[in-house]
Amino acid sequence: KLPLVPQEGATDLEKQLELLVVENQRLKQELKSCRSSELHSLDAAAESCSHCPHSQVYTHSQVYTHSQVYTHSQVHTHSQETRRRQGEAEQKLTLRLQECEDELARQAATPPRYVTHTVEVESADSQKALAELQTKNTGLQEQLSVQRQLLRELETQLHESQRTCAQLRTQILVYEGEMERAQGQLEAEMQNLEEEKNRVIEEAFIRAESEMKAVHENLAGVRMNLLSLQPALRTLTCDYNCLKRQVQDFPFMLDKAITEAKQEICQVISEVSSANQELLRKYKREMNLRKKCHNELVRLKGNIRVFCRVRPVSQEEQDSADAKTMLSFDSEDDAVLYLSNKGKIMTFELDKVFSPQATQEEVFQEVQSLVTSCIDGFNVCIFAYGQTGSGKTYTMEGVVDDPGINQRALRLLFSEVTEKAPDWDYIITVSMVEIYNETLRNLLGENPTDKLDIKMNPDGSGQLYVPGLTEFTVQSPEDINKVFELGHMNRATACTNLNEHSSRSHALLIITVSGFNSATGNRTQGKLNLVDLAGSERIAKSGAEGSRLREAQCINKSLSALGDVINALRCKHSHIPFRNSRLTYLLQDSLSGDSKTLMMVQVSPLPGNMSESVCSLKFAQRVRSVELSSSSRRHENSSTSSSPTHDSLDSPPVTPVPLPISRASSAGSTLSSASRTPSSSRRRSQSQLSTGKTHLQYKYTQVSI
Ligand SMILES: Nc1ncnc2c1ncn2[C@@H]1O[C@H](COP(=O)(O)OP(=O)(O)OP(=O)(O)O)[C@@H](O)[C@H]1O
Repeated sequence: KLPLVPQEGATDLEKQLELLVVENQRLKQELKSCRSSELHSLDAAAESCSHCPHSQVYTHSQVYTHSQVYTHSQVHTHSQETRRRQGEAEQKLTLRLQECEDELARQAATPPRYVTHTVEVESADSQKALAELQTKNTGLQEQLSVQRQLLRELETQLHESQRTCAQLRTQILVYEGEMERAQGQLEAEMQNLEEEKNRVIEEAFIRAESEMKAVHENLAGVRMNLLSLQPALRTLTCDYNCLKRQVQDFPFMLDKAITEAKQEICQVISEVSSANQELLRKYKREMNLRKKCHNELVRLKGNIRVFCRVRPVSQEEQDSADAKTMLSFDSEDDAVLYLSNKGKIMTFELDKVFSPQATQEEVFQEVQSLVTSCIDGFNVCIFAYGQTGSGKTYTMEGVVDDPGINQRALRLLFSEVTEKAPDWDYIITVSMVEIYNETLRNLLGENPTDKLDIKMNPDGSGQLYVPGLTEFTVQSPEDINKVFELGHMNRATACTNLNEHSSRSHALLIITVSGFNSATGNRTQGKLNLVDLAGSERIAKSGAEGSRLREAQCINKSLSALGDVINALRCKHSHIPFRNSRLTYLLQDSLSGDSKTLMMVQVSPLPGNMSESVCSLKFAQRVRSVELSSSSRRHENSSTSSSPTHDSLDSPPVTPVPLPISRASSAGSTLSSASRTPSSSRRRSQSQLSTGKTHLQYKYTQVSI
């Protein structure tokens, strides 16, 4: 390591330190001399005191040491004084000494400020640095040679550029010569153009002069014409004056014409009005006639009609082993259905049988006369009856692309009431309820789980009403969709499994049509009840328990009650047991009086469902047979000679093959079996019928537990 190099200021500090050391030594010296002089004076005082008889002889050290017990007054005083001063001086010096020492210690504690340069020779780092530097040096030499090479190339390029520059200069000279030549040509061209321009201007001037001359000549001709037109102008002025006079007279003439026209119009209006009155009278007469005809038609068809619809075999079912159909149809008679059960062929005759191919539209065509009779103030009930999965909901509600009776009925009602406007004002209201376990629920209400009650109207009319039942007034098909959506949503929220729940509950769509005729003041009110009944299968027989058993009991009770009511109505019993179930009690006003009922019996074609299909069809046939024996078909019935027994229904027909049927050709498709000539098949079927009571009792067995 190299010797230290003092920093700037370090010398001053050393000097100060030296001064302090000197001062310290001086002070120590002073203290020492002070002490010795004091001791000396004390020794002198002791010497003088030794002559005193009362004094003792003290050495100066003794005096110094035992000065406190010094008895002589002078020595004592002097000694005390000297001690005091000595003490003060000592104190001062001690303080100063202390300060010096502190300063020395502080200076010693302050680290010296030096810069250290370390030079290491032939260490590994130095070797490495040397190698790096050599490498760098080599690189720089290479760079230098490259730069030299570059320089040579640049020099070559410079020579090249100088040569090119010389060539370009030569070319510039050539171009300048060419430019001068072109300039000369341009000037010559300009000269030519100038001459051409002057020539053209001259020609144009000559042409303009000749045209001007022609115009002047024309002007002279026009002037001549003007002179000849003046007499015509005079004639026109004369005509104008004449017209002006006529215009002045026009208001008077117009008033006169208007008065005459008014008189004529009034006369025509009075004629039209009387014709209108006549037409209105005729219209009313026709409407009454139409209503009568319609009612007659419905009456002829029977107040209770029974249709059957066979659902198609679904895609999944087609793949199964149980896919073959046990039902067949009569190609001649659309009211007959054959069922092959355990090797026997059973024949069922109803008002109409729809095959699996029947469309929703075709089904609706058959029920639409019932729907429209509700506009005329009739109460109508359409029930879909059958086992679970037989197609009740499909027939009543349908699917989105192909709606069922519910939507089609509402749409038809809309179009009919629109046609009757403006004479008739109609209000269509809709309610939706569900009957589950004999409990009535309001499907359009805010709280669908609330139970509703059926009560007698307090106005004394004897009518029933349901307090709290929501009624929506619908004015367009869109409203219908909203109502259905709400009803469906509420039905779904009130249960855990909608499919199962819908099978076990009755769903009712109640449509009320109220009409007012502003011309006649007539009022009508009809009600259309569209009912999707709960599944009719005999669950209880399969050993259902708990809630399923209660459901089955409730379904059984309400379907039995419905059968009882229909039976009592057709037999014109004095007591109709409406109160036996919520369903019949709610529909009381729509099942009694002039009301019309359609039972759509749904059946499945599969062998697995055959026993349920047989039960449903037997029920359907008995309902219809009651109708035939007690209503408009009495005459038809009276012509049947036999009084069939219950057993005859289960026995196969004598001839399983459909017999030829003669049909009333003019009856049209809407006229049902009542208007047809009884066919042999009908006679055969009717011969199997018995009175409704017995059969409905049989039907109770069918659904009872
Ligand atoms: N005529 C038909 N054409 C096409 N599909 C049908 C027809 N009838 C029924 N279906 C179909 O058969 C199935 C069962 O029908 P649906 O639900 O209407 O029976 P359901 O008797 O109402 O049953 P549930 O008593 O359980 O309500 C559905 O998938 C339905 O789409």
